[in-house]
Amino acid sequence: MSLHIPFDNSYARLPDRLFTRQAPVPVASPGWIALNDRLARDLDLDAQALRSDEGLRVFAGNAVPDGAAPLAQLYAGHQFGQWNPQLGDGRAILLGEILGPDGIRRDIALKGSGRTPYSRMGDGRAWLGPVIREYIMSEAMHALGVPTTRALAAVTTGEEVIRETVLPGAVLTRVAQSHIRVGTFQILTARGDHDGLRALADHTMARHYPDAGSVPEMLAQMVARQADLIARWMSLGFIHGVMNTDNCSVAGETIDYGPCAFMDGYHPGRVFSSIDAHGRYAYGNQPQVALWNIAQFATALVPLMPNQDRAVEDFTAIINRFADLYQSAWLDRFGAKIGLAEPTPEDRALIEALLTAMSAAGTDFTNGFRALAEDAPERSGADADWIARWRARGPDLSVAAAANPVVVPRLHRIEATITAAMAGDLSVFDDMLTVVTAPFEPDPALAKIHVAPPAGHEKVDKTFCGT
Ligand SMILES: Nc1ncnc2c1ncn2[C@@H]1O[C@H](COP(=O)(O)OP(=O)(O)OP(=O)(O)O)[C@@H](O)[C@H]1O
Repeated sequence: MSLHIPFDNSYARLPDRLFTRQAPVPVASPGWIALNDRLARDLDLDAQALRSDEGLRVFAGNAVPDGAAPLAQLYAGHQFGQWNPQLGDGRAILLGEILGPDGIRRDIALKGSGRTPYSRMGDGRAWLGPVIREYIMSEAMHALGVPTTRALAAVTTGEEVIRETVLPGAVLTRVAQSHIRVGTFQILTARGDHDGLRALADHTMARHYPDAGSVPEMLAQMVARQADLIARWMSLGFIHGVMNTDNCSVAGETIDYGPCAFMDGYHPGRVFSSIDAHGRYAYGNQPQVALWNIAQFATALVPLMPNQDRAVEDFTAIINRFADLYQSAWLDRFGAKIGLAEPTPEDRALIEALLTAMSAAGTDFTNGFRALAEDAPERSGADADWIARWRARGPDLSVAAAANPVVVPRLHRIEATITAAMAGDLSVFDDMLTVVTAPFEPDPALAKIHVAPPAGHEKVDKTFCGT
């Protein structure tokens, strides 16, 4: 093969009960949706070679590149709080890992690439809609400065996928610092596989927490990463929607863009996911859920410690730091959003008063905060008293401009993009991607339709795991 990807597959060297070797299942007739040239270049991959017919076959799962060690990873997880003792990649294949020029090791994985031993009743496939959604959402999140998995490529399969209706199939190529989830640890602990657990912990520390040196320190650093990550989500009005422990990356990246959404009108109780009946993963619950997931991670790590009673005590103290770390990250993020580079604890009340006003007025989250950067605070839903207090605090509008994007990928625009793609028109996708990957300074002509909140008939109130 002329297409060269310099794989170095460390996960495939772990005990083989952590995965099943499995090649992607070929598809009928691959076609391009997108190749992420910029990401390819950042990873030191030859974008031109990837854009070839050979690249298309690789991204469709019809060819396995030299050096790949394709496998499906095993994991378990708590889904909506309920323990599921075995999940695993039911429609994903890790092709292998590469070391980037930045020294960071990354997975290259296909999603929607056919059945695996962990597919249960599923067909192992994805349809075009969720592939487009994950591509746009994850690339936008990256551009917004949020740690996230990335999209390297998306292709159609030329095959039909049966959901509630017949839909076109697609495969996403996802790049992640790893696909190690809290659930990857949980399954080994639940099975009493302490050797496997030790091997996974050593691998994870070497890969994601190289300066940790010990399991408690890894946990402490994981707590800090999650606190920062969730504060970033909150500051953008992002609702993940399915924060199960199998969707919680130990590396601290946002992973699984199934039912996620950026809020239009602000409300702390906002839920989009059609299956989140009780609002477990509502916007305002995300910090508590992250903490809950971290507690499951800590529980899974306990068998690694020589004195388990002591470990529970130590781990509890470590986990309890989350609240302060999160509050401080939240204050930094939201302080910046109102133009304060160095917010003080007293500024919290000012921010909260604004959020209360925004919630009462149903202000669009993105546009309401952006209005501050544009010195039009009245458009945020704030009253004259708040505006006077804010001005008296001396906000720096350039700080607010750097913290408040002009555009985020709004659900109704993603829906429009999917509808156009289904009709064979990818220009809407290309334009949307251009806009949301320059979220602070988008092309004004292209951005126009992305800035406007949905008109009544365009409103999308629910998301579906979609698969
Ligand atoms: N169509 C499908 N066929 C087989 N397995 C599936 C299918 N859809 C989902 N699954 C499996 O169901 C579980 C839960 O799905 P979930 O939507 O959280 O994951 P996902 O979106 O497929 O993958 P990821 O979390 O890697 O983004 C996972 O184990 C997933 O592999």
